[in-house]
Amino acid sequence: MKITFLGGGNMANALIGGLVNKGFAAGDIAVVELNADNRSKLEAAYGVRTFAGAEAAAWDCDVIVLAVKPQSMKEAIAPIGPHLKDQLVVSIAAGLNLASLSRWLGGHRRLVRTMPNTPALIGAGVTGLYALPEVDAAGRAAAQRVLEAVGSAVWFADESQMDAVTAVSGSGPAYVFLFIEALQQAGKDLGFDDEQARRLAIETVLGAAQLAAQSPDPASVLRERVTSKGGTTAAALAVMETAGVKAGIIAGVKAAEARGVELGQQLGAD
Ligand SMILES: NC(=O)C1=CN([C@@H]2O[C@H](COP(=O)(O)OP(=O)(O)OC[C@H]3O[C@@H](n4cnc5c(N)ncnc54)[C@H](O)[C@@H]3O)[C@@H](O)[C@H]2O)C=CC1
Ligand SMILES: O=C(O)[C@@H]1CCC=N1
Repeated sequence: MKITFLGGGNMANALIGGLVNKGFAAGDIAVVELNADNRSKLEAAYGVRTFAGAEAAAWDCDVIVLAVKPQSMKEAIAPIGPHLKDQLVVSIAAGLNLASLSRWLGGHRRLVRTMPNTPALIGAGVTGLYALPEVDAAGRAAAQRVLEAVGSAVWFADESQMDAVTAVSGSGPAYVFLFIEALQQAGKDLGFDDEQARRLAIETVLGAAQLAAQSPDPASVLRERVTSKGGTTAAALAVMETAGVKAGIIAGVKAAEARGVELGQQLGAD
């Protein structure tokens, strides 16, 4: 399988690093990247071939991964159209729907829309995937192989669910980082130094996430087990409930989903 990435920024770096670490041949990976520094870094780090422009040779591949910003996509993919045969095109762009991509690619239908997240940078990502009905089992397996190089993969049957995936897991790391920031800040307010506050906050989140992943019990039961009647956790949770922490998180995720839908409409309007 030969893969060409359009765009060699953060997310492409994570995917390429993951593929090479898993034994995928660097010689079978090419990257079209405008920025010369990014090209040099990719060549030095992974030994992949790079192209400064979208010349014909770049598209001699089985899978094209679209990894430029959603706002740059229409312009960036314009040169691919004449070189498209039966390549599988896998987009990682937020908000951009496949109807727009297909239109911009001259009606191409071997398209997969995916939404990874930034823990992909350390191989701990989770990606949601949706394929058009025209993509066969081999095409789905190829897309899954690329995204599984940086974590786990979850398929969805309806493209409209991808905006919810973006809201939950695509943007999700930001919510967790915000929680870490707050826990750290509270630790400092209570007298810890930076390093003490950082270690206690991060290792608590890591440990709790691992416990939730390994336990057969739901998060609500694990929470109840920490919470002694009349104790310290109950005092904290009562204040957080009054402050609307849980409701705020749920409302925030729904706002992210709505923004995804809106972005898709705006991007597709061109
Ligand atoms: N940052 C995040 O949390 C997530 C981002 N994404 C998606 O991943 C995609 C890439 O995001 P990042 O890697 O964070 O962006 P980035 O800005 O690091 O990388 C984009 C790269 O594309 C290059 N580029 C721009 N126009 C080009 C063109 N016409 N031809 C070739 N190269 C071109 C830029 O030089 C840059 O290196 C975006 O569509 C984003 O929505 C998906 C999931 C999570
Ligand atoms: O904030 C954004 O729009 C992108 C999508 C998921 C993560 N970052």
